[in-house]
Amino acid sequence: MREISQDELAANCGTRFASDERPSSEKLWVAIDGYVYDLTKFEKLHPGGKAVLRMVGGQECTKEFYALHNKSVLEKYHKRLCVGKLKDSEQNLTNFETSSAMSKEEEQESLASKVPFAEIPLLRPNWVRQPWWTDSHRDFLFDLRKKLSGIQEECEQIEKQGKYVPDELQEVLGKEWNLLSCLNGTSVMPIAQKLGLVLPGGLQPKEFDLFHEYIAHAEFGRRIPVGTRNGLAGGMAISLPAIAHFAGNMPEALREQIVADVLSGKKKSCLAVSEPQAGSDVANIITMAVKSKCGKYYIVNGIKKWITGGMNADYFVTAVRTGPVGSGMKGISLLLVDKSFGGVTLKHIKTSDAMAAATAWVYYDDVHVPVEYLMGQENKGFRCIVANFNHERWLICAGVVGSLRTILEDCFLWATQREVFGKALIQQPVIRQKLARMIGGLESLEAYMDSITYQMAHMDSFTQMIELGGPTAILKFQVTRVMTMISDEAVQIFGGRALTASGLGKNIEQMQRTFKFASILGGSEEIMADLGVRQAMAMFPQHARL
Ligand code: HEM
Repeated sequence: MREISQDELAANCGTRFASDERPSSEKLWVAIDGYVYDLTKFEKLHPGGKAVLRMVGGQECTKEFYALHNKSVLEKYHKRLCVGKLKDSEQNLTNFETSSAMSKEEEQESLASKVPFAEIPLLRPNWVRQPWWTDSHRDFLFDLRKKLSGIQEECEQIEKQGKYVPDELQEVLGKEWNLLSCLNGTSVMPIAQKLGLVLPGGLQPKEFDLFHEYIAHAEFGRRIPVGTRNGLAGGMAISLPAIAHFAGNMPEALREQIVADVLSGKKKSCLAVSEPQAGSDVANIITMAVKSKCGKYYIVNGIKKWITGGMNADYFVTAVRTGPVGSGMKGISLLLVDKSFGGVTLKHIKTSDAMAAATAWVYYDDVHVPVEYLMGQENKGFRCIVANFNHERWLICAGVVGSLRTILEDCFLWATQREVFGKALIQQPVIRQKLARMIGGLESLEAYMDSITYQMAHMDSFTQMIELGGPTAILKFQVTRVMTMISDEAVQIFGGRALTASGLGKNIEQMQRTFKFASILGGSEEIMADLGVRQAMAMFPQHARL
């Protein structure tokens, strides 16, 4: 790359405040981060206008640039606009090399954030590795991060433009990357192994553990906006593990085909439990399933509401009442409803995240479901729902914890580069207090996540149901409480930019607009707190005294 002297830079200062009819020989160059950019043609296209660029023509303007843009802007335009390196610059050169020219270690290094607390302990250079992490988790994480950064912009556009997730993107995540397998977790891995899939980082499905799954949800939460995330994987990740695990009444080949079709992104599945009058109160659902006279079908009638991914789904894991009215949790069964059975109608629900989440009303009118599509045993579906809920709540937490790392990273960067009243924001004690609350909250969530994940990974499923329902509910309660605090603090740090859907504050804007989803979906915050304490009460030693 050509070296450009300070004098040559200064000579290409454009004509400040001149009219559009400047002679074409005049160049408008600026230096940012040690590189020189030719903005002569770009000034007409610059979203911030020409005047600001002309004011810094011929000058080093790194500080001015980062007060108004984030580094992804430079990453995007570097190749197009860069004309050389500034000689004797004091700036550290950002590495804009393409990943194909780097070694594996260099590439991983370039993908890891250096901002304090922006990464999990596994990626902190001088931290001792905790015993559950291995190199395979690291390779998995970086490969996934690289893949997701390749579709991040597309996902942001989908979210902004109010579209459903296109089938092609679903198939990229499924067929090309096998990421849908990772988001569905350990229960689909035996089928993924049979299909010969290889997971990100070259991982074999049989080597995949819950900590890989944790990384998958956290990285997804870090990169992909929440509505698109829910549309791509939200409905599926909470329904497909249940299909893989509980749909044992149907022929094995059929169950495996259904799972394989969803893993490849060809078909989609969702979980249909909540109803207009019974949101978190699952024991009181009223969608009815009655056996047909011939005994071959359940005939389903009822309505489901807030079904994530429902608009695009082919399969609906549906909670139904098979016991008498008023039978509570003892009269509930789970059915796998294939839309092609007929009688299923969908209507879109406009939510405050995005159209991309494809949230639906689902109407069942005399849907004939073959009896082999019963998941688990008749009237014992509540157990399956509870077991599935623990996984659902845990994965919601993993996604939130990942997204909070991005928020903390943005806040730290912004507080350091933003100058007001003559000094950087971070020089103000009040801002450092906010960062301390955010860091403390997030680090303790990470430790809680690790603890529950470790137990889930090593306990048998029956013990998990007894032991972990309460702690997982409290985890979700705590995650969404900390999220509420972090969203609030981040908005105060970013000011007006936190209310602006594009530019430097776009991640904060998205968080403050959508953070309530995690507090409601999968069981509301109050229900989580209550469940956690009630479960602890159930285990309370009878004669314990203070
Ligand atoms: C390589 C050089 C530059 C490129 C590629 C560039 C690109 C952009 C882009 C894409 C935006 C839209 C907002 C965003 O996505 O963040 C923007 C906004 C803006 N830019 Fe630049 N820019 C450059 C240099 C500069 C410089 C040197 C200044 C002034 C010192 C400047 C001032 C602004 C302003 C005032 C806005 C509007 C900010 C807002 O909406 O809050 N830009 N620029």
